[in-house]
Amino acid sequence: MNGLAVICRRVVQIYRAEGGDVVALAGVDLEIAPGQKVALVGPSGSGKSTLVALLSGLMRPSAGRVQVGLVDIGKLTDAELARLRGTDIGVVLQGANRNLLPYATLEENLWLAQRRARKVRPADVEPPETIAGLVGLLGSGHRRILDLPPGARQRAALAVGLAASPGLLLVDEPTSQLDHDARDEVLEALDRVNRERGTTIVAVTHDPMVGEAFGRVVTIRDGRVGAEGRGGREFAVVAGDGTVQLPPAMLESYPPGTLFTVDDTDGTVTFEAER
Ligand SMILES: Nc1ncnc2c1ncn2[C@@H]1O[C@H](COP(=O)(O)OP(=O)(O)OP(=O)(O)O)[C@@H](O)[C@H]1O
Repeated sequence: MNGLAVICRRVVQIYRAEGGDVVALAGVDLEIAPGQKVALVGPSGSGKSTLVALLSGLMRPSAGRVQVGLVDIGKLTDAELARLRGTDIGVVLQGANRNLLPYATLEENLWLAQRRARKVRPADVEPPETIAGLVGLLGSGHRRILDLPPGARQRAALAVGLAASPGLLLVDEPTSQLDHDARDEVLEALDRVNRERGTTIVAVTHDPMVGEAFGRVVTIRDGRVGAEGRGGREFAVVAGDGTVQLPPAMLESYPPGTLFTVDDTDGTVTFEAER
């Protein structure tokens, strides 16, 4: 299917935990166009996995709106969310093995991953061999997963995520623990999928090479969109409530509570701190 757009508006996610509630997302505003590739980066605990879990329909937001294609994730029933995950949205968890049955062949893994799509929209289901070819594993369909080298196994995991020809592919750390060549092959596979199928791709990553290859890098900081990089340039981002985050390094000089006057002259915005 064609690439799906993603829209997040003031998304809040609160986990109920024994020691007290945890605000994992504190108002995320984000738009991703159909067919775009976006790398999600940010410090540990900033909320990246939570955002991806919401996009994948694993849970509904505590507040705000998460929309994938024309679907409002917050309004779906559990059964509808499950249907979406096996069809329109493909998910590749961190660590290739978590996505794969090791003793089964690649083709069997793909066939299993297509089960739901075969029921819901059989016309869109492609032969496992075609999917394997898309990630550079043409001719490896008969091989057992445990006989594949790590790089090929990671691409097999991508193939499983793509098995139902989703419009949105969510990938957690696609290049971690791979050597240079294997990483390049994974990035090439993602690029091919994106170019040939128009699949929208969102990858959580700590690998700067993924950000570079994707071109759009969204930094999640403290449960919000903290900054964005496009084509190598770094931008601050205005959130839905009008706030803009300062780069963390500036916080030492301008701690919370610092007063600024703000001036906008012909598109040049100047902040002057009150000393
Ligand atoms: N099931 C949960 N119950 C309670 N708190 C949680 C749960 N899952 C995540 N959190 C908390 O929510 C916040 C965001 O976590 P999240 O895993 O989304 O961050 P992350 O950016 O993906 O981190 P990492 O890069 O380490 O995977 C953290 O404070 C985390 O401890």
